[in-house]
Amino acid sequence: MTAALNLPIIDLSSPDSLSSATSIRQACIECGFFYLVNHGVEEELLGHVFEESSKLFSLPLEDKLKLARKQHRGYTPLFSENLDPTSTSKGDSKESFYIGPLDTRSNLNQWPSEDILPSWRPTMESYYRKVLSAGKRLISLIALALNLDEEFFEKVGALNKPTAVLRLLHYPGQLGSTDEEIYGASAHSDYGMVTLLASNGVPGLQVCREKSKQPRIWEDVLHIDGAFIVNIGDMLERWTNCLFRSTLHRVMPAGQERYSVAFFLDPNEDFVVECLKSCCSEASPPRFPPIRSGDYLKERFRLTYGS
Ligand SMILES: O=C(O)CCC(=O)C(=O)O
Ligand SMILES: [Fe+2]
Repeated sequence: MTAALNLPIIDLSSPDSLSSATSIRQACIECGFFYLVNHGVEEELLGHVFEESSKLFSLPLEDKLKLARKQHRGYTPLFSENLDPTSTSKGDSKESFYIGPLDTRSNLNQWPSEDILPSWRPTMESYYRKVLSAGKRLISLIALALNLDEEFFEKVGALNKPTAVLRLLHYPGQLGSTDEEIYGASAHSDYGMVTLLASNGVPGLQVCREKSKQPRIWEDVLHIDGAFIVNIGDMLERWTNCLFRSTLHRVMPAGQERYSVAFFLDPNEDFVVECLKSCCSEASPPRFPPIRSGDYLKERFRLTYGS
């Protein structure tokens, strides 16, 4: 049996920012995962996101493929991704849909036809804006947690035009019989800064706190109604000189249909990520050279998708 992980719960609306920052610091040093409550994204809106998501994934495959992923926006079919290059599985048993920044200048997003799904786009846009605003507030607490000015990431311009991506995920309940080990999402760590994850409550998410120890020990991350599960990505791990941890996680099939929605909040493409002053010293010099955020992410996607 897998044990459940006891993660701290951070209240985004708490007036005591310093105490929240202290809890975030501890959570990010120890595990890289925590729950976030009172984040300002209404449960009703989240309910609509899952309804609309389910409508999209229920469309015939040929309709979904008309929106196939281009420039990291749109639909990815079942088994098209294998997040764990060491695994021999035929790919992850999930389909997904990516929505990138909503600004009209780039205009790369793909939307299902209004005739078929009239409420889809307004629902996703509204969710995107709300979770982005929660994410920015969270990042100011993360700055405090790193002994930086609350507005540090804003002031250095890291989030002027954030590369924020909403990813709808659908894990089918029934997989059919197979001898192969099938994952919903195989073991990986997220690439960027922070991820805010919500699900429809069907279990499956697991975390491995010690990625270098064998055999790997996996612990369940339980669902809490109304809470986001937040985790640190590899770019923030690098930015903090490995003070904050980007932790390995995966989704195991639970025999029930699982829907989730991940919001990946990353800096502007042009922002150069280099070791934060508060995270290095003579005794602990920077472990990584500076890198443009866009270049870092592009390389990670190339390794996952080949493009
Ligand atoms: O669906 C989930 O619960 C997790 C998804 C995930 O880890 C990811 O998309 O990076
Ligand atoms: Fe992930």
